[in-house]
This record gives sequence, structure tokens and C-alpha cells, in this order.
Amino acid sequence: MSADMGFRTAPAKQMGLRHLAGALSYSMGGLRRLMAETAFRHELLGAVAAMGGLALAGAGAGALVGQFVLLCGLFAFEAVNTAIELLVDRVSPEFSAFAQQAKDLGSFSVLAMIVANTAWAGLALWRALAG
Ligand SMILES: Nc1ncnc2c1ncn2[C@@H]1O[C@H](COP(=O)(O)OP(=O)(O)OP(=O)(O)O)[C@@H](O)[C@H]1O
Repeated sequence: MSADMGFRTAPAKQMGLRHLAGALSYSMGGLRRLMAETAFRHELLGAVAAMGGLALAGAGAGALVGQFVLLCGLFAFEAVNTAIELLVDRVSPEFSAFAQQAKDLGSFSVLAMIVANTAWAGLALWRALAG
């Protein structure tokens, strides 16, 4: 059986700090998988531009933290959307209304976060430059 097919045995359950270290390591695996997505790499570039632009414009700590939190939300939604796409492609490789709706809903969740990030960045930049 191949590891690529997802047939590996699940690791044994850990407790305490080992559980925390395991969870961190699984999350880093998710991040590595997310880096393979073009959309996520574009969002990372946008994140650097937004945080860098706000810092250069002299935005306050509140504006920077707000942007950071919204960017974390965007990355989280992108990760969940990618997971949905993987599951849908596995469950319904053929055309189906279920697959289309599931993917389009995931896609909309990412779009909503992009709009929220853009609105925050625009307002914070305007306030920093005007004030
Ligand atoms: N199995 C399917 N059945 C029906 N519609 C699908 C199916 N797979 C994808 N679609 C639809 O086709 C469109 C494009 O989907 P696709 O997954 O290719 O999006 P994408 O953003 O290009 O994906 P990727 O993240 O791979 O670049 C979407 O509207 C999606 O809902």
C-alpha cells in the first residue's frame, strides 16, 4: 500500500506535551500542503504587501494586529477550502451538483475573507496616510 493513497496506519494517540508537539507537527504538514496551492502563495504575497504597506505608512499597532488577525482567518479558510476540494475530488471525481456546490461554497468563504482583508487594509492605509 502506498503512503500517497492515504493508507498509512494512524500514529498512536499522545498525551500532554507530546500531544501538543504532535498537533504542531501535523499542522506544519498542513502548511506544507497549503504551500502547493497557487492561491495560497498569492495570498501570502498579498499578506506581505498589506503588512509591509501598513507598517511603511506608519499605521498603529491596532491596525497591524487587526490585519494580522484577518490574514490568519484568510489562511484558515484557505486551508479548510483546500481540504474540502481534496475530499470532494475523492468522493465525486465525476461531475455532480453536490461537488459543484461544496466547492463553490468553499470558494465563497475564501472570497469573503479576501474582501474583509482588503477593506481593512484600505481603511487602515487611508487612516495612516490621512492622519
Ligand atoms: N466534480 C465536480 N462536479 C461539478 N462541478 C465541479 C466539480 N469539480 C469542480 N467543479 C466546479 O468547477 C469549477 C472549477 O472548479 P475547480 O476545482 O477546478 O476550481 P479551481 O479553483 O480551478 O481549483 P484549483 O484549486 O484546483 O485551482 C467550480 O465552479 C467547481 O464548483
